[in-house]
Amino acid sequence: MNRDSLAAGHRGVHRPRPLHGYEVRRGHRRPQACSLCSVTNSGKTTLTNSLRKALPNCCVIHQDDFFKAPLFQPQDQIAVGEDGFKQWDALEALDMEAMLGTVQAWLSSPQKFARAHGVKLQPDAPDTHILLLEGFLLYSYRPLLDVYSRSYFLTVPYEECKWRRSTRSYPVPDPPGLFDGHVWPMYQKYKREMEASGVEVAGRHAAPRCTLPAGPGRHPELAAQPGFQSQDSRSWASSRPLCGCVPFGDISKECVSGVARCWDPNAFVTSWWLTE
Ligand SMILES: Nc1ncnc2c1ncn2[C@@H]1O[C@H](COP(=O)(O)OP(=O)(O)O)[C@@H](O)[C@H]1O
Ligand SMILES: NC(=O)c1ccc[n+]([C@@H]2O[C@H](COP(=O)(O)O)[C@@H](O)[C@H]2O)c1
Repeated sequence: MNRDSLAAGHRGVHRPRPLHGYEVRRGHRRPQACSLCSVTNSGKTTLTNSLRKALPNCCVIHQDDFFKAPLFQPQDQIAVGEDGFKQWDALEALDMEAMLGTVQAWLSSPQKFARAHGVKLQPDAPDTHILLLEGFLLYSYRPLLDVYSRSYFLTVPYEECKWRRSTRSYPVPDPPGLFDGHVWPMYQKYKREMEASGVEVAGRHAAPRCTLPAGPGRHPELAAQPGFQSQDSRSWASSRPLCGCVPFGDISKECVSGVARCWDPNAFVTSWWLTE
């Protein structure tokens, strides 16, 4: 997504067209695999579900489905690391070969894949096929990098992420201290590697200058926790692009509310097509 075109749309210069903006791109027939990658609990699944409904002939692959830990089975294959935690947030926790195989199945026949996964093909867009890949480690597995037509990296501030994570249930519950001891450090490690390897992500634009509420924002309860540190929100507020990340929603709105609540799936979809 082109951050400028989103912002311009809000100012009315290039007003984002509603979904019929898709018509603009009608001649475009190449299957598109689009990757949405971001830290845990940043809203990937929520956004993907909106996009899936809005886009024609759209299939979705969730990276979470490839954890080496079959659902409802007591045994998993996740090792304990030096940080003392099971390494759920390491690439090795995921069967990436199986994920690649699934992506290749879509690439070899998007129609067949769609039918097999119950995606109803739209008669008015018979040759348009879109795959959304969503996950927290999509840019750390090289064989997939060539597959993406467009890549997005979304960010969310540390305290918001930690708060959302604390309200989330996974098939394996988080042990105490997992977020600060494993989840967030691993996110930072992979993000640094992504930045160093020069993965191309869309939206290399600085957000408008703004300030987030000081300290823990709307989550003062977090500040009371031992070891709490406000981390990402400072770089967020300094309007420095984090490795060309797409800021999470309309940053000015976020500054007012102090929380990322403003993804506009229509603007996202439209700008995708318009900037293609
Ligand atoms: N734009 C948003 N603003 C505020 N909360 C959101 C937003 N998108 C998602 N959430 C909330 O964040 C939590 C995680 O969302 P989810 O889509 O499951 O994230 P992810 O797939 O990145 O882990 C959920 O409680 C969801 O309701
Ligand atoms: N789905 C599972 O079986 C499972 C189990 C334990 C942890 N997790 C967590 O899932 C997270 C990634 O998924 P989300 O980006 O959807 O939050 C990782 O941070 C990992 O710690 C998932």
